[in-house]
Amino acid sequence: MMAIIELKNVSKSYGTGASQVDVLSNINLRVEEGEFVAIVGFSGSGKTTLINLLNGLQFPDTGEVLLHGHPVTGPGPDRGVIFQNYSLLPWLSVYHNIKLAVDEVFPKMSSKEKESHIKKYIGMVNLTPAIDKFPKELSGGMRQRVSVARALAMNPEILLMDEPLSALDALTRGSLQEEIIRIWSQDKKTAVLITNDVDEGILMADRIIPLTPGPKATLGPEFTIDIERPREPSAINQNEYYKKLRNEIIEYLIEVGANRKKSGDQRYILPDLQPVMPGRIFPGIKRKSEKIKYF
Ligand SMILES: Nc1ncnc2c1ncn2[C@@H]1O[C@H](COP(=O)(O)OP(=O)(O)OP(=O)(O)O)[C@@H](O)[C@H]1O
Repeated sequence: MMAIIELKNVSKSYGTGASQVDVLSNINLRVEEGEFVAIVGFSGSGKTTLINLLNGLQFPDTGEVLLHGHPVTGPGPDRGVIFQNYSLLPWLSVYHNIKLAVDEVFPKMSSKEKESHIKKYIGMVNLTPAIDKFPKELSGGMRQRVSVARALAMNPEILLMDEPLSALDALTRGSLQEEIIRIWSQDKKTAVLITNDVDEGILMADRIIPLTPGPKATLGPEFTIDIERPREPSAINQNEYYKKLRNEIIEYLIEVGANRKKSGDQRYILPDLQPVMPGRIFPGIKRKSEKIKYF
């Protein structure tokens, strides 16, 4: 079977000469249609670079990024991206923020159809009561819901998520994780989630693949998440298989982190690892610069 996404020996560096940073090296990845893959990595290891390569905002120096067997040449409506920042236009309501993206992807849809399409996705993320509100009137979690609804309303075949929930509090994060999973399984999408949270990966994904610390970050061994869906966070916590899997992943991350630390490259100081609940592999919030991108 042909993979929907395939990365073959992908490497990516920034800069030249003495200031060259080799961010990703020899990345190989196959994602099948309908799969949910989580990539768990350290801060600064190249996670966003990897998502940008999939989205077509950046291109590999060596190797290939293929979609349905064809090289990615740029962003497209077949890939919806959910960013960590909410990228909403402050002067537009929830409805109109989503409409703007829908207008771009479905120019031929009738106004009536468009309205019900937009309302359907607003309903899916439980924002119907806030439909006419402006971003400044919404909490961080609600804003992120708008950006989830916007990505989904564009009906992309592939959902690319770059730490979409890491700036949210635990409760909001939990409910959005559930919503994303519900919609992913309902609409049969393919999903790639970049996260720093091992538990989030185990709850949501079919496979977890670690990205080793940079420079020259590469993908580590994959971990298959053989836990039946729907997955209940509280039930998973009691599950022995889950505990074992979680320990294995965290131990792997600690090991690659420690090895990198020994190499003494001070430019890449690693975060503190916390092999205790919750399974995030580094604390802290980082907001990327505000910019509007739909796909
Ligand atoms: N345009 C660029 N020019 C030069 N260096 C860059 C550029 N973009 C990223 N880098 C560097 O490449 C490395 C990886 O960056 P990237 O944003 O992909 O990592 P990340 O894992 O997403 O980081 P974070 O977890 O902090 O969001 C970092 O060292 C960063 O400073």
